[in-house]
Amino acid sequence: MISVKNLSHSYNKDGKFQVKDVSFEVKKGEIFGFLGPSGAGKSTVQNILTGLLQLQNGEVKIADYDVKNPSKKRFNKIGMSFEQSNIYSKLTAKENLDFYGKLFDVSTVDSKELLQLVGLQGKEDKKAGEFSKGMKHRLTFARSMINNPELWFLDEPTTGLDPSIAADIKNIIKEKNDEGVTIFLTTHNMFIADELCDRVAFIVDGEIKLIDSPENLKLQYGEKLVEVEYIENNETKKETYSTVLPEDKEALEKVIRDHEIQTMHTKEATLEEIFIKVTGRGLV
Ligand SMILES: Nc1ncnc2c1ncn2[C@@H]1O[C@H](COP(=O)(O)OP(=O)(O)OP(=O)(O)O)[C@@H](O)[C@H]1O
Repeated sequence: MISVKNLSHSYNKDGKFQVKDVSFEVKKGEIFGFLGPSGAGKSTVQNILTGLLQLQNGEVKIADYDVKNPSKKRFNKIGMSFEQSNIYSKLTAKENLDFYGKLFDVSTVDSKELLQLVGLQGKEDKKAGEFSKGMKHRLTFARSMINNPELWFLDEPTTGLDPSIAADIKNIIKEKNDEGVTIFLTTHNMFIADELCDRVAFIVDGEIKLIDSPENLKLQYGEKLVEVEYIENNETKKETYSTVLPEDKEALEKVIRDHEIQTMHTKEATLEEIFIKVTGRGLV
């Protein structure tokens, strides 16, 4: 659904590249996470993919269209929900969606239905300019679904939303993906990425450092640890042991043999810990 080969970009065309020789593919029906800290180059790549920024070097194919030969029809297949997306302040929520819907050559989803889906029912006739940041975010998210996109670009889809709305948005993303929609998700939120993505790319300083599924990454990079709570001298003690290191395995066996065990859990490395391990960088 997306094919990117040797993509590079220099904003000032001064020999300094903000995106450096990036290559990756996104399969149909996949949720692909593009993860990296601020300034890593996520938006630059996303903007080239969606046609907001002109391609300088490399090959990019989106939903069977070559980005070098843009066709208006391509937009019928694509949905975009970006933080900086403009919505019209003087139009109501419904008018915003109806206006946007008219830009497509394909049949569109009823605006009221979309507003209900994102929890904006009852707000149809309120001016978007009077919306809170979270409400504007939901309106942009709803708008990005209006053409039933095959390929959906989502930029930080749950950032700044209260937890229950964020959970609703996550469910909508999962449902759309179950219906076959391919999703390119840009974020620096590892929990969202872990929960939603089939595969993730780690991007730092304009370079992709690694692409894999969260499961494989945890298997490959995650330390296998067991956390044990046990009673010693009438006190509860807590220790963490590696299940790989021989001395830890021995110590764990001894604790189990000699003490009353209260709790015992395996501990998995988080995607964030793996990101730091692989790239040597945090996500902020
Ligand atoms: N219009 C521009 N002109 C010059 N440099 C730019 C421009 N836009 C971005 N950059 C630089 O390109 C690099 C990558 O920026 P980009 O916005 O793609 O990062 P990002 O990973 O999306 O960050 P964030 O998570 O903060 O949005 C940064 O060093 C940034 O300063």
